Amino acid sequence: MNTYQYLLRLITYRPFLYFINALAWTVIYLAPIVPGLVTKEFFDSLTGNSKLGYSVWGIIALLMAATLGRIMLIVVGFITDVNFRFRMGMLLRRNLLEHVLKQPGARAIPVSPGEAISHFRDDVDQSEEAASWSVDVFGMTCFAAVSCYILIRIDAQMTLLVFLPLVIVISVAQLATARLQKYRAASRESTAKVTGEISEMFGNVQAIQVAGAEKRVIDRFRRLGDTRRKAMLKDRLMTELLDSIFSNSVNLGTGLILLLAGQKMRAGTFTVGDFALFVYYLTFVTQFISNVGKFITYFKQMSVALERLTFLLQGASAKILTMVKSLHLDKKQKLPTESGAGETDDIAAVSAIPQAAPRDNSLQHLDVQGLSYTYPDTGRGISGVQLSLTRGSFTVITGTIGSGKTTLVRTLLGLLPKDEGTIDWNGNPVEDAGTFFTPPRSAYTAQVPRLYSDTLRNNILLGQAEQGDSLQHALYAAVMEYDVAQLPGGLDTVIGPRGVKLSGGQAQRTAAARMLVRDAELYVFDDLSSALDVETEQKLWERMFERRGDATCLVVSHRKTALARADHIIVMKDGRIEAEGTSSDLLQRSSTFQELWYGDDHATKEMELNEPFRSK
Ligand SMILES: Nc1ncnc2c1ncn2[C@@H]1O[C@H](COP(=O)(O)OP(=O)(O)OP(=O)(O)O)[C@@H](O)[C@H]1O
Repeated sequence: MNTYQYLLRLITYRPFLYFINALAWTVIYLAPIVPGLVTKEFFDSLTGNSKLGYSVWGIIALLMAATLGRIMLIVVGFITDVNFRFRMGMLLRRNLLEHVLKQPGARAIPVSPGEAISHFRDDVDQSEEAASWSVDVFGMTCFAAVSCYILIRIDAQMTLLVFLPLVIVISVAQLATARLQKYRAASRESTAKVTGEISEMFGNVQAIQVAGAEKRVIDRFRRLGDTRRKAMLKDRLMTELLDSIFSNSVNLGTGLILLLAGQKMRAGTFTVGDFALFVYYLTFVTQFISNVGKFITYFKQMSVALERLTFLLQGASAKILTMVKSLHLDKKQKLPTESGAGETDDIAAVSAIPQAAPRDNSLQHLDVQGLSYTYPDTGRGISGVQLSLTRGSFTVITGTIGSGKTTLVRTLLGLLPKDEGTIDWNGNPVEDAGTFFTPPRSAYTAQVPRLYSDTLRNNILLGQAEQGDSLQHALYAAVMEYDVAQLPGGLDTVIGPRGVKLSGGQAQRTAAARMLVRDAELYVFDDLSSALDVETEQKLWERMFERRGDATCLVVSHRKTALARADHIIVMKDGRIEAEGTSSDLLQRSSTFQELWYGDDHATKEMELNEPFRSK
């Protein structure tokens, strides 16, 4: 989609609103024709050249009525413009957000969150600006045509001599906007980098302090700030320079009129009223030329915005941006929640996303064949992974650091888009893993739990309706009951970035409770216990085993507590399955597994090899 098509699609999103807006602004831009003619009449009546014969007071009343009429029109124009702009902006943001939310979770945005926010804010604003200005350009062109016709009829030579040099000066200045465009893109880019840096800095305060990297981080921030300052300065300087050329061109034109009108007035071919009309229209005609230039600039900036927004779509068609979808602006139309009641908070809104997961198709066996995914930027990932899970089994994926464990579970769950391979649920192929593997089919706890600034209860439920003791059971299974009792407000304590900070282990168990409160056929844990002490981890697995019934578990772990309970273990190395079997099998034949199991503890190796394996 090119910029013209983009602009057209935005305009035709609400054609009626656009038409009303264009009509309102065309009338607003045409309106000065009237006071111009009235002003001419006023001066002509003072010098006795008036052809209409209105009294001075009559003319003043006309002038005021015309001004009042224009003010009222401008109010209407702003209402239609704001309405049109906001609807366009909301459509773009809505479509972008929907696309981002539908992307495989682990690759939702190709930039940092700060940069993505700047795309959502600035690039959408830029697109709105250009579409909104197209209305002004049309209105102003109508004004220029009518006013030029009137002026040419009064004095064609004068019209040409005054306006032609002005058109040339302003058009040349306008050509310089190509440079402005370059400076604007650079300043946008540098602002996005600074915003991104701030968000990363705030998100990593602890890591920065622990590494003693404050000075380096500030130095880097200063360098980015410096680059932004230079880019912004160039942008500002160029903008002001062009603005001053445009605004001074009115004075230049008035001077030209004064020079030429003197002689003509002496000869009696040009009245004072004609002079007043020329000066009056001059401002508007000059504005027209510079505003056409402004529109061209906005249009060019719109193409940069389109490019940046398309980048955020990661290869999807840019048409997605302008697809006509409901905005849900009607206040009465509340989003349905699971409980059926209309809710307004964000988390409730999340639960309103349809959960396409009927209960009837309970998991009997899950089969994965030739699953592959390669990260485009590193060329690493997983390749040709094959695995089978049967109902009620407990499978552990283990392997060295960076061997592809997380990538495997994410690709299986559709959080990363598989390159190759098939996934069958009870023998039926899973087409879209991302939407298929959701509760109640499957629930997942990521390696790094994400908590929101909200109550512990809402963090666990995430909009799901509380049913009976489900929350208490999930808390108990996740070994959270002691922690909840310690929190000042219990389950209603606000946690997350703007609340009480939880320890790594507490955050992991909160994430586990979030998963367990959703009854699922398949539970997937990615290194759930990495921040837990052995005793808590032991309890967690015991309670999990008590609770899960015949639910199937797929667990990424290298901890003995989990490995010892596994029915089946998959050992990953360099993105492939290196070995698989039970722990006793693997201890005999897989050197990678032996290393993982024993670590450096060679003393215990002999002892454990000779001891029968502890039963579950
Ligand atoms: N977002 C990413 N972009 C590019 N490469 C990545 C990304 N995430 C992981 N990788 C690479 O893919 C490989 C597998 O990573 P993965 O996180 O799946 O390993 P892992 O076995 O889960 O590691 P760990 O035990 O540290 O959690 C690694 O070599 C890693 O460098």
